[in-house]
Amino acid sequence: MQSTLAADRIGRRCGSPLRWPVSLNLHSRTERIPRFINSIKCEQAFSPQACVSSGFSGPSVPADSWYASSTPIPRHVESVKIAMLEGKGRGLVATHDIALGEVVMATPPLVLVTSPLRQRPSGELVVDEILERKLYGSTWFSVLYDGSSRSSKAEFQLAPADALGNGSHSLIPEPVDVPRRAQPPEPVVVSMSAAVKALAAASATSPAKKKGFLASRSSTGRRGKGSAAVTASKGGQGSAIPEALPLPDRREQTRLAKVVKFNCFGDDTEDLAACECRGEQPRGHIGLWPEFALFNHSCAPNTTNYVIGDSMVVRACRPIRTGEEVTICYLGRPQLLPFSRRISILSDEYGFECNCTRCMAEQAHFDKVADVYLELFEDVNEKLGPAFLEARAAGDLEAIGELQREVQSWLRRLYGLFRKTLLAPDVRHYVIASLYDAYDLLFSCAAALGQGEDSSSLQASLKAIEAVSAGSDLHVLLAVRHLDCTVQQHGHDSALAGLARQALRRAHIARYGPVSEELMSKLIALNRKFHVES
Ligand SMILES: C[S@@+](CC[C@H](N)C(=O)[O-])C[C@H]1O[C@@H](n2cnc3c(N)ncnc32)[C@H](O)[C@@H]1O
Repeated sequence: MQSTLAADRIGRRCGSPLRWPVSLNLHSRTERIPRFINSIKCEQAFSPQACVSSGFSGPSVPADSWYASSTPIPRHVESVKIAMLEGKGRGLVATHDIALGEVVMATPPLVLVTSPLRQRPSGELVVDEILERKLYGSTWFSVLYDGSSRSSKAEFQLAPADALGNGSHSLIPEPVDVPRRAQPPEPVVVSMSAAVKALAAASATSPAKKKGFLASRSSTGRRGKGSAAVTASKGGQGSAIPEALPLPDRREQTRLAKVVKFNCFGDDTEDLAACECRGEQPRGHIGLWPEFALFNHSCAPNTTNYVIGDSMVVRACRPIRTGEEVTICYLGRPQLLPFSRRISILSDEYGFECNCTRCMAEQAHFDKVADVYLELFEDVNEKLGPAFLEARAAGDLEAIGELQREVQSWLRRLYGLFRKTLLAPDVRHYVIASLYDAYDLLFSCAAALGQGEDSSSLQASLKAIEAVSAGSDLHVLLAVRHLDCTVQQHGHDSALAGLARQALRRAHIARYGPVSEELMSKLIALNRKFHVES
């Protein structure tokens, strides 16, 4: 899942360092990230009031309180229900019309491993915690996807929030004949430094023949000295360890590893502005949020997601109709690669052929832009990008100027093709998003040369990112830079600055929900501080 699922892809979504300047990150992804759309309609997106009142029939989910000091995040799953979807197994569809920025899901983790900022813990630590805490006793492990088509056919429903109270999650299997405990253990949170110490201590004393995720465990399945410091979740719940539950056999262990591979989500950071508002230290993390794991993927999803507190929060990044599938993106930073690369990653890591709206559109129109599309991508990645790094390290401004002109010339050719082939605006946005590396390189060249922002490239990339990844951290920071650049070039009261302000509000509503004016200003200022000024 968004930077979820396949252990290695986990967390690539948002904070993965870019090859050149690091001027930008992609939304995390989180990564995981599902979606296919067009730009969000201004009128719908613009008014927080409209967001709140349009079609939200579920319990009212307040926006501001979630960004107040360490407020617990209430579980919310009523906006979606499980459906069987052709070629995808189970998925989640909207139970009512959902407005931009509205919470689609907020769900606590079954297990969460945290780490210092900019580090993403390994998926193995999740497996280890599941074994240590005997979380494999949870019903979730009998219904989550494990790579087999059989596992994606288990039918169940999400239990309504009011049936469980805050901080819990559960499911109602149908039929109710699952031979495991119906209630999962409480979520656990463990800090990576403690978990890594425990792994190191245990592997130093473990018999060499033990392999795989049991390698760090003693023969009783319990860790010895140096055991990870599992803490109660922020909701204040401890974690019960059912002592009677036997360790899983080898076949069950293999299945458990697969469930973690396909269903975990990780990232190297939480949302910096949200953490600041909540008075929390941002962390790297990896975890299993079982209800969140039911979202399918799209390369242009209709939601964005990230961790607040310990909960996974999913918000609509464009309006979603009743019955429409709700998606996230599994890819992280690779979401901004050409369709052929995305398709191959998803096939290798998740075992499915992506046929989302964006992949279909890029493929259908590929012949119109093929001359430039892949050539530009390869040139940027194999030649121009590395040359930029070398020139910057050598302080060779002349070489950087040459590279800048070369990228600009490529982009002129691309726009020429757009005009000649009358490519529809949504397809242009998809193509530009898939060539984001070229824009990033252009921004880096300008920064290295001490030039101001290139407003037309900034605007083109902002629109493209809004089309494929609205509400991502990249969307938010491009919107901040675009407004600042527009104000500088056209003045604070210009019409263009007004439009840039609307775009900035849309980005923040998609990410944080329909918050008050006061909180919106605070979040914008924090995002400017964390992502632009620094
Ligand atoms: C985390 S699970 C998502 C929920 C899953 N469909 C289920 O039934 O539990 C990830 C798996 O769902 C399937 N999947 C997700 N997105 C898909 C898509 N866009 N097309 C086809 N299969 C998809 C793939 O098998 C993938 O490995």
